[in-house]
Amino acid sequence: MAQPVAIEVWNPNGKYRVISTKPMPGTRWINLLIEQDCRVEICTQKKTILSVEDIIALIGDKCDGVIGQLTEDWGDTLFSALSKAGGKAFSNMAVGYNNVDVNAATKYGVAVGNTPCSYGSKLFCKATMSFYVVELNVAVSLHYLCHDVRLNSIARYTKEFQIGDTVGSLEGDDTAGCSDSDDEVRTETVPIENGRWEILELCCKRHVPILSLTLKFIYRRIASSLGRTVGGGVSRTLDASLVIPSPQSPAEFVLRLSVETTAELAASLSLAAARRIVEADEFMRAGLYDGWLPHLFVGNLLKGQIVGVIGAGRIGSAYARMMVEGFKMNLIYYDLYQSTRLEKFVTGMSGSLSYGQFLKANGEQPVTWKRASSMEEVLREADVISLHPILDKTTYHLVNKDSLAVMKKEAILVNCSRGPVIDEVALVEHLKQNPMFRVGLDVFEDEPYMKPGLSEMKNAIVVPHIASASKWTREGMATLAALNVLGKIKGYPVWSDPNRVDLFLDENSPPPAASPSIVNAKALGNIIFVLHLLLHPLY
Ligand SMILES: NC(=O)C1=CN([C@@H]2O[C@H](COP(=O)(O)OP(=O)(O)OC[C@H]3O[C@@H](n4cnc5c(N)ncnc54)[C@H](O)[C@@H]3O)[C@@H](O)[C@H]2O)C=CC1
Ligand SMILES: O=C(O)C(=O)CO
Repeated sequence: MAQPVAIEVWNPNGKYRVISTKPMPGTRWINLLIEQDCRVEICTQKKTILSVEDIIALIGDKCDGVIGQLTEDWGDTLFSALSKAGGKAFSNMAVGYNNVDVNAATKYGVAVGNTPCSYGSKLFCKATMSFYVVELNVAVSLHYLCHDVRLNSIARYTKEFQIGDTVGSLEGDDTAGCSDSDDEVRTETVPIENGRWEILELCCKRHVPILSLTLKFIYRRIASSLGRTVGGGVSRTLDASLVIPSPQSPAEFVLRLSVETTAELAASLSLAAARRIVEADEFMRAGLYDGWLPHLFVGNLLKGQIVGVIGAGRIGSAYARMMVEGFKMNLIYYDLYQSTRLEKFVTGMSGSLSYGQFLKANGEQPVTWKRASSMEEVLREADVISLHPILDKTTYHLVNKDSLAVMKKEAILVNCSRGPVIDEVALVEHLKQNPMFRVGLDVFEDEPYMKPGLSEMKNAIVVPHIASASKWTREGMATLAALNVLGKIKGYPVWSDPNRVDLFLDENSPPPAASPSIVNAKALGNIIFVLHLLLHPLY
C-alpha cells in the first residue's frame, strides 16, 4: 500500500495541476509554470527512488502533467493512471528515456518529453564586411552561404534590408542550427558624386563559418528631393561575391545543454583512470606517502595514443574532440552512421584549416581519425575507449566477456551512457584478471547498485551518475522538462528541432510557445512542428 507522499505546493489556486516527482535545480521552471496558471506540486519525500505506487498516489484523481526522473519506471501502469487523471504529458528530466515505455504512453494518449541536447548559438566567428552602394530608397539583398556544422551541409541565407535596418533575424532556406540575432548592421554616410551613398557594414557574429557572400543591390532612383526624375523607378542588379576565409576550425562546437557537461565527465574519468588519481588520493589520505619513488602510481600517457569512441553522436563527438584537441590523441570511432562533422574537425574541409593541419603548421605531429567498420576494431586498437550510444536492444551488453577479451591489456574503458551497455559481471571478472586494465564508470547495470566485487576493484573509478551534474545543465534540464509538460497542457505545437533549444534556455527572454521535445509527437499525430516561433513568444 502506498504511503501518503510529502509535497510542497506552489500557486495553490492554479488551474492546471503539474507534479514534479523530485525537487529540481533552479526556480525558473517553477516560475514559468506558475505564470501560466499551473499549481505546481513537488514531491519532497525523503526517498530517492519513488515506486510506481508512490507515483500513483502523487498523481491522484486529477493531474494534468508530470515531470519525472530517469530512476522511475514509466510503463503501462503509470501512464494508465495519468491518463485516467486527465494527464496529457509526462516529461523525463533526462536526455535518455530508456526508463519510459513510449508505446504505452502513446496508447494512453500521453505525450513523452525529454531534455534534449541543444546547439546553442555562441559567438563563433566575427567577420566584418563592408559594402557600398545604396542611394536613397535602395533595397539591398544579401545572400550568403554558411557551413552548418551540425548538419554538415551548406545553408543558404537571404535577407533584404534597407539602410538603417538592424538585422534582427536573417532567415533563409535552411536556418537549422543558426541564430542570427547577434548580427547587426551599422551604417556610415560618405559623400560620393551624384548623391548620397552609404557604406553598410555588416558585423556578423555567427557560430558558423561564412563560406561566401553575395550582395545583390537593387537600387531604385526615385523622384526625389535631389530633383532627378526616374519615373516609377529603375532597378539595376549588381552582384558581388566575396569569400570570407573560414576560421581555423571548420566546425566550432558550441555549448549545448548536456553535451559538453557529460563529455567533460567522460574526459575526467579517462584522465583519472590513466593517471590513477583516485588510488593516489586514497593513498595520500591514508598517510602512506613516505617519499617519491620511481614506480609510484605509474599510469598511461595519453598524448599520441588512440582514443576510441563507440556512439559518436552528440556527446561521443564532443568527447572525441576534447581528447583529440586536449591530449592530441588519434581518433577511431564506431557508429551506425558516419560522423562527417567529427572527421572534418580532425582533417579539415576545403578552404579551412583543420585541427590536424593546425598542429602541422605549428610543427607538431598532426592527429588522425578512422571510422571503424566494427566495434571490435575500436576495442582492439584503442588505448582509451568511451561508450556513448543510446541504450536499446542493439546496445544492451554491447561490451561483454568476448569484447573485453579483444581489448588491450592496459586499455581504459569509460562509460557515461547507460549501465546495461556493459555486462558488469563480465567486467568485474575482467578487472580481476587484468590489473592494468582500468575503467571509469558513471552508470551501472542495476543502478544504484554495483555488481558484487566492483567496489573492491582498485582499477575501477566509480561515480554516482553525475555526468550531467553542472548547475547550468541541470537547471536547463528542469526548464525544458517543465516546458514540455506546459506546452502540451496549453496545446502548443512541438518545437521542430530538439537539437536547438537554446531559445528555451535564455533566461532573459520568454521561451517560445512550444514544447521543446516530445519524442512521440508523430505517433500521437501531433505533427505540427514549429519552425520559427521567434515572433510568437510565450507571452
Ligand atoms: N551519464 C549521464 O549523465 C548522461 C547520459 N546520457 C546518455 O548518453 C546517451 C547518448 O546521448 P547523445 O550523445 O545525446 O545521443 P545521440 O543520439 O546524439 O548519440 C547516440 C549515438 O549512438 C549511436 N548508436 C546507436 N546505436 C548504436 C550501436 N548499436 N552501435 C554504435 N553506435 C550506436 C547513434 O547512431 C548515435 O550517433 C543518451 O541516450 C543517454 O542515455 C546522456 C546525458 C547524460
Ligand atoms: O540526461 C540523461 O540521460 C542522464 O543520464 C542524466 O543527465
